[in-house]
Amino acid sequence: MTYGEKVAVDDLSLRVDQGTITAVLGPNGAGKTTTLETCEGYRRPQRGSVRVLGLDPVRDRRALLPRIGVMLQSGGAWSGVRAVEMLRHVARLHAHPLEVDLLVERLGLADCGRTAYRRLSGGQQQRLGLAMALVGRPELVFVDEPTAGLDPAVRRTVWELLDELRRDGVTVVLTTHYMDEAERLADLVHIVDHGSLVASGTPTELTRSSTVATIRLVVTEPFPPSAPVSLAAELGPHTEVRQLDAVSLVITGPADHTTLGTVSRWCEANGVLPVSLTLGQRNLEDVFLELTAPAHPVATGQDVVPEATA
Ligand SMILES: Nc1ncnc2c1ncn2[C@@H]1O[C@H](COP(=O)(O)OP(=O)(O)OP(=O)(O)O)[C@@H](O)[C@H]1O
Repeated sequence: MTYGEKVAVDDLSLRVDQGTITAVLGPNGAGKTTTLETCEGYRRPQRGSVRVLGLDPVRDRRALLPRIGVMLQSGGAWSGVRAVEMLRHVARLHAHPLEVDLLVERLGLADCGRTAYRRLSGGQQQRLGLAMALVGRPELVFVDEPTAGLDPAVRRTVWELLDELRRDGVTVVLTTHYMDEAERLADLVHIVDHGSLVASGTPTELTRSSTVATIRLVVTEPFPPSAPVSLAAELGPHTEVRQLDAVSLVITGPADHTTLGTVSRWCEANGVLPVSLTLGQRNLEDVFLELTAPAHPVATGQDVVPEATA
């Protein structure tokens, strides 16, 4: 898919199994929304083909619409319409809708049910968007960043709802920037970058590694600029050091006492006081950052530490 000269999605091939939750992950601009919109029939692919429930999303749109639910990243309702009116309207378009009042209760929309869409808070608009996607009892739902901007309690409610849908045999395709959400919910994860697929697998497959661990070091004062390179030099060639922010580093390397001991000694030698030093297996966020263009420099033990100048 291209927008003028811009290639948004290129040679992306992925499959979604019925009754599962599939997460499509990727950095901003990676092509996730374009991919979903192509599956939803809003965009016609310039090359390749898309089949959704065996149908062509553009040509067979009429047949497909009653069977799928779509939650857009934003919008989807008229600005002046009251929240519950909008939901009732969508429900009437379907043959066997869910009970609107139950859905309103479940998603905490009762208090703002009479509020015009444009006056709803961002989180309330999100919840209404999700309710509109689900009210028709779809076989397949596409949810674009379903919990972006939601408070932690509502996020959990949404997770429970998506879990229940899967238990009922509904297929869910979601995009998210929350790696914990993907790890918690998804049967299968596809990581997309620059419009192409860079990895696919279950969260366990993607994070599995018995010998490689992640050590997170958080300190009291900002690190000096040379910290990643200097620490990587101490740790040796099989280790990577990535600075996450001014006071945190992530070290990927052998899960053993030597690595931990070296980090601890480096802190002492460099006058750095740790707030926390934790060892854990790699999580999906670590894998995501490794696979997609790193926002922060990565140092390895092979990098040379610049000599200090007086
Ligand atoms: N209507 C459009 N016109 C021109 N370029 C577009 C349009 N929509 C998307 N793009 C471009 O296509 C690329 C992919 O965008 P897309 O919205 O699919 O990414 P995304 O992975 O969903 O990003 P985000 O996580 O920020 O929502 C981006 O470079 C974006 O700037």
